[in-house]
Parts: sequence; C-alpha cells; structure tokens
Amino acid sequence: MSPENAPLLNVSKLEKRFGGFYALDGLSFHVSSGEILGLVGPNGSGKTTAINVISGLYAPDGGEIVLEGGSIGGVASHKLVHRGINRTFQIPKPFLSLTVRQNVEVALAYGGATDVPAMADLLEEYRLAELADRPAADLNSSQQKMLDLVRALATRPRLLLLDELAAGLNPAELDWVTERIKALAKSGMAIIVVEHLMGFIEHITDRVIVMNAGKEIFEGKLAVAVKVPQVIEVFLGGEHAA
Ligand SMILES: Nc1ncnc2c1ncn2[C@@H]1O[C@H](COP(=O)(O)OP(=O)(O)OP(=O)(O)O)[C@@H](O)[C@H]1O
Repeated sequence: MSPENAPLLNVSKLEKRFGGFYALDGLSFHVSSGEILGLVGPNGSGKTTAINVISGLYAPDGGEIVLEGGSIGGVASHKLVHRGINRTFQIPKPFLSLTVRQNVEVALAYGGATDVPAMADLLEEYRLAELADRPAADLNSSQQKMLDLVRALATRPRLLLLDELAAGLNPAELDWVTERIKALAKSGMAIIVVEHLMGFIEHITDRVIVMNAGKEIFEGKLAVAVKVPQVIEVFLGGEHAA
C-alpha cells in the first residue's frame, strides 16, 4: 500500500483487561482519512473500551495502536489531542457552571491546541451560538452532545471518535447530525462511530467492525453483516441464527 492511501490508524491485537476480564481480546482494525467506520456489537462487547484505549483514557494491556506509522498506545489523551485524535463521550460531562464558550476554551487549553478554528463559526454551525454565554447547565441533552462535539472539533482532529453521539437525538436532529458528520469525513477526517442505532449506522458508515467479547467477528458493509449467522447470533441469540 502506498503511503498516501495507507490507513491513518492501525489497531492490532489490542488487549484491555479489567482484573482478569478481557474487555478487549485481540481487536484489530484500521481506518483511513475520509472514512467513517462503525464499531457495533451487543452491550458489553468492548466498543467504548476500544474508544477509551485509542483516545488515551486507558492504557492498553497488549497489542499496538499506530497513528501514521507512530506507536501511540498508552500515550495520554491530552497528548493525543496534539497528535490529531479527539473524541466525544457517551454521557457528556460539561462544566455545568461554566458558559458554553468557556467549556470550549477549557477543552482547547487541555489539548494545548494551536491551530484553533474560529470558535464562533463552530458554535454557529452546531446551533449553539445563541447559547454561547449561557451556563452549560441550561443546555438540554442534545445541546450538551453538540457542545461535546464542538469541544472535540475545536482541536481540529484528524481522527474523531464518536461514542453514541446519536442516541437520544430526535429524527430531525439525527438527519442534521448525519449530514454534518458526512461533511466532516468528506473534508478528510477519519471518523469512528460507536452506535446502537442500526439505521443511523447503515446510513452513515462506509464499513463496520462487528465486535463480540472484545474481538472482531465481522468486517465489511453493515448490509452484509446482518446476513452473517455469527453476527445474527450475537445480536439475537443462537436460536435466531440462520
Ligand atoms: N472501567 C471498567 N472497569 C471494569 N470493567 C469495565 C470497565 N469498563 C468497561 N468494563 C467492562 O468491559 C466490558 C466492555 O464494556 P464496554 O463499555 O466497552 O462495552 P460496550 O460494547 O461499549 O457496551 P455498551 O454498548 O453497553 O456501551 C463490559 O463487561 C464492562 O462491564
């Protein structure tokens, strides 16, 4: 593979243990610039743990994470922000007493971002401009998710990890966010989406990794995955498998 179309991120035989339990048990996959990759799987299959390890929240116990040829396994998340990785959280936890604008400023200071895009434009684009000087406590849950996304985007990530961003959004918000995420990928960002909403995943992803018990059990298009007996079995239980 030539360097210009080499994957941005390569994850190889990744392991994460909690006590004696393997939440990640040899997970391997890659994602390229401009691609939207879905991580799907039943509850507890290790999707969020994968995001937490790749984003530097947890150190891996084995395997390799390589970003553009450089090993990043175990590098702290604020340093990874410098290297171009940022993420959103399943349950955003903004500083409730700070304003929306101040929350973004804190995120920028944490990552030490230098090439900062115009915050006003981001707040406008993600429908937070009119709320910029209000405390984050005033935001509803959808707006808190958008603030979490703006905090990540403000650091200009090349790899964006989205952990259940779509959960809880209404259909109109979902359509609108889908278009925003597709536009980010079109601009060259690599995006990993963890989500339970299969309609959203089908619409937005180029490819999915189906996980079970910390391992990949399928890689390819979601439309193909849903016909694979092993995939059907982990989602629905053995008696439903073809
Ligand atoms: N900090 C932790 N300490 C102990 N066990 C953990 C920790 N984080 C995750 N786990 C366990 O690791 C397994 C994988 O959890 P994870 O949250 O990654 O799954 P998931 O696929 O994201 O699930 P869901 O779809 O429900 O969010 C689960 O059994 C979970 O209980």
